[in-house]
Amino acid sequence: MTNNDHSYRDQEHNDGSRILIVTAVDAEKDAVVRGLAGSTKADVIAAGVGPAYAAASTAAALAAAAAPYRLVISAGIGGGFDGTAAVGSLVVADRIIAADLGAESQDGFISVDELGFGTARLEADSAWSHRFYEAIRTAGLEAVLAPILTVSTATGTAATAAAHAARIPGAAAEGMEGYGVAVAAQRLGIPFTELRAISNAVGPRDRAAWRIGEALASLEAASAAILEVLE
Ligand SMILES: O=C(O)c1cccc(C(=O)CC[C@H]2O[C@@H](n3cnc4c(=O)[nH]cnc43)[C@H](O)[C@@H]2O)c1
Repeated sequence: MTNNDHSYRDQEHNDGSRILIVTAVDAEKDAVVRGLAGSTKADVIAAGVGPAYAAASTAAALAAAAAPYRLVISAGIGGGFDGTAAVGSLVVADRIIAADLGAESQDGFISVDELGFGTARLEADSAWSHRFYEAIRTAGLEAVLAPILTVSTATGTAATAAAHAARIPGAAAEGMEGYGVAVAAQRLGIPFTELRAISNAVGPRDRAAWRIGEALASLEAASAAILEVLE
């Protein structure tokens, strides 16, 4: 885990007007921090990869805060679904869905909702998500407002990509942290959303084709764009 000094150092000055942005790795955190250009409106932490680190680190940061955050954003690079979110574009969540949380059966996947164990589908804060989407578009960046999936195993086959797309129509992106961040925020009654900059297509694994630099540049530009909404 790579929590950022900036975040914890500044929490004592949190007067309740700040937001918490949670990335997975330092490269994503650095891109967000560059975009925010020294703004005091956000604390940024790198929580680690996957929903468990994301949830635990978010909960710890929220619990350690001197005053409640007004919003939590899960942010980072992600996979984009074919025809919905191209490499270099951005996806703002309207819903965050734990796509592989459930049970396999001979008849297919059974979600936790169907199993009766709560829900894998969380609504992102509509007002914040719309504001961020508009600000990103106004900045001239390509973006969609759509469901973002959280997976514990990054999709690596056409079959899994097709199964996810069929089960969650309109899904535009997948990452590995959004649902964990969202559950932690929801538990404390804090609004949440997710922002993904697309580095690769969801589908057959081809790590060499990931455009991480391009996605991090988009993440930086989107962070600069949303600054206007925060100030
Ligand atoms: O190698 C690097 O320089 C580097 C820089 C920034 C991020 C990374 C990662 O590998 C981060 C892993 C992170 O990325 C998300 N992600 C990206 N594409 C997908 C995908 O197709 N399916 C699921 N997750 C994806 C994920 O949230 C991971 O935390 C490397």
